[in-house]
Amino acid sequence: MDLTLADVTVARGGVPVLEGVSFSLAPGRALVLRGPNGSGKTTLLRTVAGLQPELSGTIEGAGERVAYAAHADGLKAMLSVGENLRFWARVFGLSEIGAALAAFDLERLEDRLAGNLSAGQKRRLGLARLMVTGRPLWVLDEPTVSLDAASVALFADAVRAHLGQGGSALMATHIDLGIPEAGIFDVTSLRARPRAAVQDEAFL
Ligand SMILES: Nc1ncnc2c1ncn2[C@@H]1O[C@H](COP(=O)(O)OP(=O)(O)OP(=O)(O)O)[C@@H](O)[C@H]1O
Repeated sequence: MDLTLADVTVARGGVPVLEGVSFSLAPGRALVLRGPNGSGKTTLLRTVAGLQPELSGTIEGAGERVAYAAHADGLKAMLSVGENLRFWARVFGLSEIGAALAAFDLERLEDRLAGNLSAGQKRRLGLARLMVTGRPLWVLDEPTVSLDAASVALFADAVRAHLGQGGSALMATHIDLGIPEAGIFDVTSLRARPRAAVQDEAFL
């Protein structure tokens, strides 16, 4: 099933940020959002992930198909790496975490408390979590922040494997992941024009 956005407007605090967003993302493909800081990439990803409603337009093929990963990764600090993954696997009706541990080089850290991980290790755990959801559409906000070059390569491999299994990925990232299947969607020209009246309302 494709993810399809048709003429979508997304907003923060009631203020339109992007207007007229239309694209399709097919199984096996990745799409990278580009645009300057503050242009609305995070807002668009959160909307596709169902964390906030679109102002107008239609989004199809998202909902229960989405696994979302962003800055606030919701890891449980008092659980170990393995316990975190098993917890999330159970939430999604799965049990196998071995592949996720291996893909993000977390095997040696399996028994460490998530709260004691470095920033990059936390990010690897947050990304490994995607693999235990079994969900086909990965929605990723700056997934490579805090990752060293080796971990970026692991992440790119995991995305490629996911695409190879018929999954898809929509992500905002400023770096080139070297994924030939990835298209680019630049949001710059879709930035909503400031509307003074609406903006005033949003800050009341
Ligand atoms: N709670 C909020 N209320 C009103 N405006 C907000 C709120 N949160 C963010 N914004 C504004 O919405 C706009 C879009 O922000 P967003 O985080 O989607 O951009 P981005 O493209 O992801 O940026 P970056 O590349 O810096 O991560 C920005 O101008 C931001 O200041």
